Amino acid sequence: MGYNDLPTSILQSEALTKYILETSVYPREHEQLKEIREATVEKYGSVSIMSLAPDEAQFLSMLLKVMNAKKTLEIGVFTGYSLLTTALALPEHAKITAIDINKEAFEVGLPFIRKAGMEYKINFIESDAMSVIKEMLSNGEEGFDFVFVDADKENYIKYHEILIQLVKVGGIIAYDNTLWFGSVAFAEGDEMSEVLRTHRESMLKLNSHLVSDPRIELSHLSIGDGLTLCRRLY
Ligand SMILES: C[S@@+](CC[C@H](N)C(=O)[O-])C[C@H]1O[C@@H](n2cnc3c(N)ncnc32)[C@H](O)[C@@H]1O
Repeated sequence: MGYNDLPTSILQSEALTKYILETSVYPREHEQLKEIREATVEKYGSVSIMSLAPDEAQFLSMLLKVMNAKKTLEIGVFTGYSLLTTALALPEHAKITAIDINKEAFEVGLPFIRKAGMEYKINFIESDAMSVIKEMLSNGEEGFDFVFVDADKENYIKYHEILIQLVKVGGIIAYDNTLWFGSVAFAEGDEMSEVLRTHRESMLKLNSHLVSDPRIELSHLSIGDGLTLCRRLY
């Protein structure tokens, strides 16, 4: 069992996912987001489920605007669906630092980011995210309004300890895939593929860690593949 066998949504009904996307999301989707989505499917096939879910993107776009976010950080870019979503939502002089260990997938989406006129807001760093954020911390960087984490699931707890210092008080760290295809609610003995079981473990640990962290206010949303918003309190 690989990515081909994973469900496309945590919703019980594929028809309901389709309904939400076709009724409320795709008719409003920015042309270049649609183009990134299509180019991703063409290039990566079933692995394209790695991209941010379009309904979740619609939600994040509104959240970023309501927050009036101007300085954001993204860990895990892939072909840039979440990155372009963020860039389109932020005001003119905003800046996004985007980190991915692999530039190849980013280059698939880059022509569409350029076409949308959003490249100027983005500082893409090809690197392992941990070393970059550790360096940011030691350089005294801080004050991020919003951080989106969608990369190596097994390191989210370690990221959290650094990101909580990089995000401003009142700012939000958002962790993606925190319901991991619904597997967080499976029983330990249930039959599961390796990819499901490994990241399920990481997500169970992360969810327990976050709920007991007094430095944040928490909201665990059943959108996309599960999204946890952590607002820094102090
Ligand atoms: C699920 S995809 C991100 C999807 C993306 N947010 C989107 O909307 O298309 C995960 C990405 O994390 C990147 N990644 C994995 N481990 C990483 C690490 N240690 N540092 C930086 N990026 C990493 C992968 O290269 C991959 O592009």
